[in-house]
Amino acid sequence: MYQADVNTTPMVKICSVTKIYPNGTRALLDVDLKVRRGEFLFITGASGSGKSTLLKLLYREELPTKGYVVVDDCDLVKLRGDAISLFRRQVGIVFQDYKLIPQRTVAENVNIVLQAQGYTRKEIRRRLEPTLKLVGLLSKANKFPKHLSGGEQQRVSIARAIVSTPQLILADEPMGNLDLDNSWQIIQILQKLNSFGATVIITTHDENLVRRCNHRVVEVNNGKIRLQQ
Ligand SMILES: Nc1ncnc2c1ncn2[C@@H]1O[C@H](COP(=O)(O)OP(=O)(O)OP(=O)(O)O)[C@@H](O)[C@H]1O
Repeated sequence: MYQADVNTTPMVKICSVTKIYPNGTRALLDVDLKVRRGEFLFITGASGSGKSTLLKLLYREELPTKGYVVVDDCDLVKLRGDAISLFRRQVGIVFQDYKLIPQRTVAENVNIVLQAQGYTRKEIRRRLEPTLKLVGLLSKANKFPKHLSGGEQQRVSIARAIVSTPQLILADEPMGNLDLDNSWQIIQILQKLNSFGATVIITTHDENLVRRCNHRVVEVNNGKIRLQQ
C-alpha cells in the first residue's frame, strides 16, 4: 500500500511561523518544527494553545501571517487556486467529528474521495476492500453512519483519509469523542499506516494515550512550542 521513503529531507518544515487571525487573536508565535518522513508525531497542549491552527497550516486551510510552511517540498504559502486542491489530495485528514455524509453508506463515504479524484470504477473497487479491511469495517460497507458507533464512524473517516494512500496523514483530535478502547484502536490503525511508510501527525489532549506510545511529542503552549521530547 505505502512505500517507505528513504529520502532524508523532512516531510514537514514549519519555519518562524506566526499566525494572527483576522480578529487579532495570536494563535502561534515564531514556531519552528520539522517532521521527518515516516515519523509518527503527537502534538499536545491545552485547549486554545494552537494545536489545530498548526495542523490547519499543514493542509493549507490557513496561511501563516509570517514565516513559511513546506510540505513534501511544496511551499504552501505560494499555492493558489487548483494547486491547493491538488496538494490536499496528497494529504489524508481526520477530524474529531468524523465529517461523514449521513445519507451515504460506509463504502460510498470512502469512495467519494476517489470519485472526486477521477479514479476508474475498477480502481475504486480495488482500493475499497483492503482499506475497509484495514480499519475493520469490511462487514459494515453497506451500513449508514447513523447505524455505527462513534469508534466505527471514526474508522470510516480514517478509511476515507487513507484510501488514496497519502504519504501524510493529519489527525486533529481523532480520539476526542471516543472512549479508551476505541481511542486505542484508532492509534493502532494509525501506527499500522505509519509502519507502511506514512508520516502521521496527531493532535491530542490525551496524555495517557501519548504515554502509552513511544513516539516524539511536541507540546504547544500559548502559541509556542514549549517542549519537544
Ligand atoms: N478562525 C479563528 N478566528 C479567530 N481565532 C481563532 C480561530 N481559530 C482559532 N482561533 C483562536 O486561536 C487560538 C488557538 O486555537 P486552536 O484551535 O489552534 O487551539 P487548539 O489547541 O487546537 O484548541 P482545542 O484543543 O480546544 O481544539 C485560540 O485562542 C482560538 O480561540
